[in-house]
Amino acid sequence: MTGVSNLLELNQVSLSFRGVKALNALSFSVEKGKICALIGPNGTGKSSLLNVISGIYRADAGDVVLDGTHFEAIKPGLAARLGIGRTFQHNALFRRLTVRENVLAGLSRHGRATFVENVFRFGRDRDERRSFAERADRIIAFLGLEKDRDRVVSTLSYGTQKRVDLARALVSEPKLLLLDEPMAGMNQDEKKAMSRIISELNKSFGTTIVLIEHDVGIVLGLADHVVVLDYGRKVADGTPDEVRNDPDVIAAYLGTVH
Ligand SMILES: Nc1ncnc2c1ncn2[C@@H]1O[C@H](COP(=O)(O)OP(=O)(O)OP(=O)(O)O)[C@@H](O)[C@H]1O
Repeated sequence: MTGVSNLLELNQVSLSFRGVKALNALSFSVEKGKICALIGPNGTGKSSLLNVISGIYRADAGDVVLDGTHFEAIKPGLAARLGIGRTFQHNALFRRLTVRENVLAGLSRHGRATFVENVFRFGRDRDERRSFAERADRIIAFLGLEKDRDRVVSTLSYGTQKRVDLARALVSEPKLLLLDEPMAGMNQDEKKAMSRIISELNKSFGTTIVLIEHDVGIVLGLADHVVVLDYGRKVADGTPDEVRNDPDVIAAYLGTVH
């Protein structure tokens, strides 16, 4: 039976690409309001898993339970309406649009007006446009992007673009936020700043977060719960302390990281 405290459950989820098992009967759950980190070597199925949860891939077997409702397959539009937001490993921003226009684009699946009407501020629903614009500005302020609000995204630093991508995902007020390597390519200071932002948004909005990150030191300091994958299978699943001290994880993955 589904525990009410779990926002997300994966039951025996499998996914293959031409015979390669990207996910192999994977099961774990994520409690409401918690930060869960997925770690594991390259090519172990972490991004594929986020793609299954957000409806980009359809699992070959198993199911996803979101807030007590079972899904064999979720389509991306439905995922957005169900309150699943996500960022991508290589951000999915409109490089020629401004920060604000990109953040507004994050609301395109959530209103009556079309994406173009929202971004370019014309069309049928003036009240909706006003409330979306206010939401976008609140998130822009929360992420410290006010001074860049009207700048074109391609002119911004990589770290700032990552924050814009996060703002675009956050503006729809998702209950589950999937972050695919939000700190990739950042230096240690930028990673610490992004880690603080993620922790703060989790506390301020109560958003449940599943994130992929390779920097184990950052992950163990940020997450409430860590799932370790290897070749599409779960190797370990527990609190940072449990995972840090798991002999299988130390042998297979963590090595001498402290
Ligand atoms: N669209 C696809 N077509 C074919 N094979 C794929 C596809 N997506 C993923 N794979 C394969 O599935 C396996 C898991 O890949 P995935 O990208 O999910 O791993 P990952 O843990 O996210 O890796 P990384 O840390 O490098 O991003 C790999 O063998 C990969 O080559």
